[in-house]
Amino acid sequence: MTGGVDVKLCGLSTPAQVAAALDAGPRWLGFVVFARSPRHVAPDDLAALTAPAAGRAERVAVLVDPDDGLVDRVAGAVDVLQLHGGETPERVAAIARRSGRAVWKAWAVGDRLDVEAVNAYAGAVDRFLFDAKPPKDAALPGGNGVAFNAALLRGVAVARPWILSGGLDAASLGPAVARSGARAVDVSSGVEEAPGVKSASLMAAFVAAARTLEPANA
Ligand SMILES: O=C(O)c1ccccc1N[C@@H]1O[C@H](COP(=O)(O)O)[C@@H](O)[C@H]1O
Repeated sequence: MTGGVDVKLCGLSTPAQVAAALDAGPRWLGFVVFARSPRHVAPDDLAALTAPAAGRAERVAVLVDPDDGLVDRVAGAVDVLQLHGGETPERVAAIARRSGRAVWKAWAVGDRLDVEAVNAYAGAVDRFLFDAKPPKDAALPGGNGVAFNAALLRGVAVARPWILSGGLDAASLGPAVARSGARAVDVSSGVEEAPGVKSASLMAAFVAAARTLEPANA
């Protein structure tokens, strides 16, 4: 817990970025294992990269429609698998059983019905992550720095704890949390100098801003 609102700093890809992120003090660190991403971490490098976080932050691997081989290569290096592709509820459940890890399902929100639809996954996941729909020409399903109307989350009966994501930064965080009722947030682009280049000062400012927020009542 970072204070009022839990934080995941996502898209860390070098030891220096991990050290700076740990200094900022988030609850979760995220590592993207997706070759098209500028934040991509090769599966074979993941264990060494995540090792300094053990006991200091929970480690989350962000995967997009992973096959069983990739799940097997990644699971031992992290605490959580965040599934950010088009995985069905059945596939999510199979990944949870196979990996023995906590599993989160990322879900793109365009309207309130999208939010309610996520409950089809409730039996298979520990947590949801709500993100914006990617732009039509986007190369990535997430990490695009695009926000959505966070008020769509307010008051919807979501069957698992959830995280607000998409286009956040230290300035937009407070209003987005107030509109949505979020108790946890996730950021990548908003703490970068350029795609994949994390800023120690922006990460610290984001976590510090989250600490000042009161837990919201969704
Ligand atoms: O960050 C990426 O490159 C990425 C690639 C593939 C799937 C998901 C990805 N990122 C996730 O999207 C959120 C939101 O990012 P942003 O703050 O809008 O840039 C990010 O935290 C990751 O969970």
